[in-house]
Amino acid sequence: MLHRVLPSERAWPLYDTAATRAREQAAQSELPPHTLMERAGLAAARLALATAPHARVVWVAAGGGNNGGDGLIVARHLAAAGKQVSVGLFGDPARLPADARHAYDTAAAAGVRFDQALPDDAGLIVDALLGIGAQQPVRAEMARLIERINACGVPVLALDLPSGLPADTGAARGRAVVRADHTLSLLSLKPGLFTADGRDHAGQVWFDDLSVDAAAQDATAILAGPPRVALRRHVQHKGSFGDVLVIGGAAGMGGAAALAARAASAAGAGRVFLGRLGGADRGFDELRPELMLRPAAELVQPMRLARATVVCGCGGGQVIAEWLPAVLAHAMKLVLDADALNAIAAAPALRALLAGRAARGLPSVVTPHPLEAARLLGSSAADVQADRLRAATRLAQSLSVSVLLKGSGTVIATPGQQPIINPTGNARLGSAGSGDVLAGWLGGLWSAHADWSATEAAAAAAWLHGRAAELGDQRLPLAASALVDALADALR
Ligand SMILES: NC(=O)C1=CN([C@@H]2O[C@H](COP(=O)(O)OP(=O)(O)OC[C@H]3O[C@@H](n4cnc5c(N)ncnc54)[C@H](O)[C@@H]3O)[C@@H](O)[C@H]2O)[C@@H](O)CC1
Ligand SMILES: Nc1ncnc2c1ncn2[C@@H]1O[C@H](COP(=O)(O)OP(=O)(O)O)[C@@H](O)[C@H]1O
Ligand SMILES: [K+]
Repeated sequence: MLHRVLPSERAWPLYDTAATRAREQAAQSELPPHTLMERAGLAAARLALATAPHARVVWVAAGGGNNGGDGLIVARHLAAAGKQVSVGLFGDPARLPADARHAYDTAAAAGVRFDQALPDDAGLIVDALLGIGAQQPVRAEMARLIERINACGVPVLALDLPSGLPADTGAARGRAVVRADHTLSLLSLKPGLFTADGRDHAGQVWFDDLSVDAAAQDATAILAGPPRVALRRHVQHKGSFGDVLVIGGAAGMGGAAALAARAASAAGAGRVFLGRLGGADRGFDELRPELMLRPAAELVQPMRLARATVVCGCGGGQVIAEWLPAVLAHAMKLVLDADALNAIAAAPALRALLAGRAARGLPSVVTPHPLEAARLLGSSAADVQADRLRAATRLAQSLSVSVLLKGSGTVIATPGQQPIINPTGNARLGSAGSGDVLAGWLGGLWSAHADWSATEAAAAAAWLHGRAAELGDQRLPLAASALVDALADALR
């Protein structure tokens, strides 16, 4: 059955190349020969007709593997539906794998035309060059072909993956990768469609399971769905939704902590205290007078920390390092962002304190962007981006915390659990302060939902934060302060 995957309405299991191949083999062994590929080709032909109904001339770019086989079946169906179809076969017919060879024979027998030239009047290109078989950067000749497809301006429907996109990581890293308008993922959804460069290359993502049931426990990762945000019960009161303490905002960076505090309040924390490091605070926030401004020293007290969800580090500067030992030792639930992460990366003693929290039953979430994650991992931002799932998972294990690795396709990893990829959000969030809002928002949600684990809180926060950016005028950037208001809309 065909599903539209985005905008996100439910969770989906994701399978990397190895897990997909295992499922494919299991299914193949129970089905008559060529069945899966026939199902794949038919599903793709139907989607082509639905998404490009007016395209008269269709060019199928087919590679020399089974992805090309899918394309050959699409060509046969579209020709039968009255389209003017030609197939550019970029592979030796004599060396096609068995399923693709069968697809070639049936397409040829049905009179499908073969021509490597892209027709001038093509109204649709079906990209069937490479699927999960492309583990290396594509060879030069195919790279040129991909560049031509990307430059020609004709709508592209990619089969299984945009050709050249690494299925497991979505990291294009300068590779030639097809930029599709639509991608139909077959048999399984692959993580690479949803993180790193995946979103920009996949376009609208569709999924057909080819009528093969999935075992979610075998999944490589989970694509998050909307969180279950409970309605408040009548007997609940501000004490039920907990205290959030926001510690950050060194001199000149007070806004970062204020954004976090406002977001924590918007997320539903019972009370939010803002302890700025940049000076003694006793006033109030004119925009959110419900926030309580206190000198940080008043908040960073063992008894207070032990009863609160603490959001620490937004605009913290170097001075945050002085406050971290107490925060790490006592905070009941802890969200660490920005300069708190940089301080921990630079100080093994702080790192040990953080890593020791789990054994004391104190949950923590760290919310690094790729460079902050790299500092904690002792690697580079490019290395983190090359395999975001792996980087987040490694960091979670090494610190015994939940990691929320920011960026397109935010990854949430917790030791011993399947990693989660967040499908919401877009580059409207690429503006200063949206990370501070996320940290505060996460703290506020986690405080208000006493029964949520760190993973649940992080996944819910990322999903809603991204959804907020999907609401409203998509041409306009979203300023962090406007994001706080948009988050309340996303909750509805
Ligand atoms: N066998 C089946 O029944 C099914 C197969 N499916 C399709 O089969 C695909 C996997 O097929 P394959 O395993 O044959 O792999 P692919 O077709 O994805 O890739 C293999 C082909 O790409 C070429 N190639 C590999 N690396 C390259 C590189 N770096 N530069 C240039 N060319 C390169 C190989 O020479 C070979 O021709 C899936 O992605 C999916 O589209 C689906 O239809 C599901 C069912
Ligand atoms: N292109 C994008 N797609 C999805 N989310 C994005 C994109 N750009 C930024 N974001 C999100 O915006 C936030 C930015 O956080 P961060 O990098 O810490 O910024 P800052 O420090 O300015 O607050 C993160 O939640 C990140 O995932
Ligand atoms: K493809």
